[in-house]
Amino acid sequence: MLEVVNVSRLFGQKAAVDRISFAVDRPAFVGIIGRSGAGKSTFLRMMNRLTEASDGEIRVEGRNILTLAGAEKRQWQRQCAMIFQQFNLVPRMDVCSNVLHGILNGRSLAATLFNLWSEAEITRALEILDRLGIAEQAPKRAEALSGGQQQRVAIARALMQDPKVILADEPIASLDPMNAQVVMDTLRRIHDEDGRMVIANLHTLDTARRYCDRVIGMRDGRIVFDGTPQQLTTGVARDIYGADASFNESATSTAIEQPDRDYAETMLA
Ligand SMILES: Nc1ncnc2c1ncn2[C@@H]1O[C@H](COP(=O)(O)OP(=O)(O)OP(=O)(O)O)[C@@H](O)[C@H]1O
Repeated sequence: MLEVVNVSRLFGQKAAVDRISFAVDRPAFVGIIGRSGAGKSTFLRMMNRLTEASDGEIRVEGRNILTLAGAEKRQWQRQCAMIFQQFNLVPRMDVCSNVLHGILNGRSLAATLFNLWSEAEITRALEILDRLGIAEQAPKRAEALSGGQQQRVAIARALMQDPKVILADEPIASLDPMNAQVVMDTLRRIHDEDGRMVIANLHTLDTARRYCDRVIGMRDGRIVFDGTPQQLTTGVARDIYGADASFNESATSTAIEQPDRDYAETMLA
């Protein structure tokens, strides 16, 4: 379904992504992990053509999506929706309109300028919000919602595009552990129920192990691990993160930490 062949992206002399190759033969839930600057975001942005690749091919069902132009490129961008760490909603706009913005890319200029949505489109947006458990938030301004709710609105906006692939760039990095779990559960459910491929950049190992079918580890623009969550041992993780023997997994965990009682007592005294 997806073949990435020798894909690179240079910024000046520096290769942010350096000749990476991998193939996925079914719409799997793929996690990409690695320390900051490893090239994870650059890869996702090349997938949906927000950033141009310097070299290589990304074939989706046999077609190299890196060479698409004009209407074909826009059509591909509709098929691979993106979700960002900071949600990228329009804060002062209501939730339902934010979701409808998922289909802006495929509409006429007049329809866009005058915010003309058909009844069928509005019904679909509300159905998607209902599916994600946030239908009652539809008339509220996006900025009035919690981070976890805002990220679910962003997922609803992505679903409005009816994408084949969802690209999630650090989708839970701004969320507390409970909201992070709700958002990851939502992405996994969409994958399981709809058969949409998900590729998520993740910064926590436990999340990658728990939700992904396949994990790709990047370091300095290269792929240094490609395997199952079970194969992602502490030793492998240490290698991906370029850490020494003192590497502590909890530093890359979303688990809710027990407060330090002595510290708490000192603060309360
Ligand atoms: N537009 C740009 N211009 C110059 N350098 C860039 C640009 N975008 C990314 N880079 C560089 O490319 C490298 C990879 O960045 P990228 O954001 O893809 O890493 P990442 O693994 O997603 O890290 P993070 O988790 O911090 O976003 C970094 O060294 C970064 O500074």
